[in-house]
Amino acid sequence: MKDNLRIIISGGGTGGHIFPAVSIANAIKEQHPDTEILFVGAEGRMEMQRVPAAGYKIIGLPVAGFDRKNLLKNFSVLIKLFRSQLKARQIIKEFKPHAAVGVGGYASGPTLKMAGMMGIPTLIQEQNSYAGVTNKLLAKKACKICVAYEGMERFFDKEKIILTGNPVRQGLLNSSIDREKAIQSFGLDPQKKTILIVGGSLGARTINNCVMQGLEKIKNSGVQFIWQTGKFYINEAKATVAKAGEITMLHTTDFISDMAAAYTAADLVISRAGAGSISEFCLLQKPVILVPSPNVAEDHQTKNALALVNKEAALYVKDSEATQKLLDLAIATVSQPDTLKNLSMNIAKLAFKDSANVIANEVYKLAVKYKKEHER
Ligand SMILES: CC(=O)N[C@H]1[C@@H](OP(=O)(O)OP(=O)(O)OC[C@H]2O[C@@H](n3ccc(=O)[nH]c3=O)[C@H](O)[C@@H]2O)O[C@H](CO)[C@@H](O)[C@@H]1O
Repeated sequence: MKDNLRIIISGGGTGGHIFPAVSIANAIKEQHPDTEILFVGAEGRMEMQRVPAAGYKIIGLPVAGFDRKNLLKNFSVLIKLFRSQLKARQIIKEFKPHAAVGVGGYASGPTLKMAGMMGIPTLIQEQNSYAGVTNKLLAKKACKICVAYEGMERFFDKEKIILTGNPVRQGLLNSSIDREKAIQSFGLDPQKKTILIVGGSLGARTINNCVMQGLEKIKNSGVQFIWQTGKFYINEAKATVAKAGEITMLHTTDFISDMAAAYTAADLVISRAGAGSISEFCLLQKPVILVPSPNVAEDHQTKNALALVNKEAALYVKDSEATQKLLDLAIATVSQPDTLKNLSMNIAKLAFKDSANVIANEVYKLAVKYKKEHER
């Protein structure tokens, strides 16, 4: 342990923060296999399952988010934050990292704050075109800030910014599954056109409503669908489908573990406009209809989406218009090969190909420098 480089990676809450973190960890391990990596997440959140599933150790902090509607509840949030900082300090003292990476989400706040206070170099990765609160607070002490969109100097010190794009899980890029096998893995028919419906890592109420209200349309479309509902909506979704009778062309699931298969199967994708999902569509050249969530800070998903729509690299349906328009547009588009081809060509131009490796390299440089200066 003594000679190896040690890196802490912290953050999570949703897939949009967790999967870039895993991808950075994989790239560090690939470049420098002896490096030790420890994740720090938030107790009870998605990272506590997904990170060990990716093969990494994670420790949870008792951190929670501020409740903007019920201010009284925030007293306990402050106590949790304080306890999280103490725990983060203890973790850093024991693990002795040479660098710390923050990917946004609750846990990265206390962890990177403590790392910065203890003199450990920090790097933050901002996935969106609008900076999150945690990252804005952490930016002052950060050595490097890796971003995915231009114009981020309105939030961060220009000197620290590196335009890297969002890291995408290596398994998505290296997958060798073919279309037929991919479609069969969802119990569907390789002869049919396939639309993948995803609502980000947690699912999307509006998109789910469109499907539940459009089951008759789906039955008569001649197209088949892979529908990810998110874990909060799966029971309602399954009950609604059961009531409508057997629909063989619809595969319903709460979460898709093998996104490589889902993307390979799909001729067209319907999705929220989370930054991580968008990076995947660009790299995999997927024709997509984006329905940005209106419930995120500063409407950042609409900004994420418009960056593509303005370059004719994606179709766009407003959340408020989705119920009337979404399914009809998707069913019509999936049968227009020229439209699909143009969308695919245009979205491919926006891909950042080597994001995880570039970020891993920056983290490595920070860690090596710190090690040289502190361990003689
Ligand atoms: C509601 C909310 O706060 N959304 C934010 C969250 O989105 P969210 O967590 O939905 O994240 P993204 O859309 O960025 O990424 C979703 C990730 O989950 C994966 N996936 C999705 C579904 C599934 O069944 N299986 C699976 O593996 C996708 O392949 C992708 O890697 O973080 C993003 C990145 O900071 C933000 O841009 C979003 O605005």
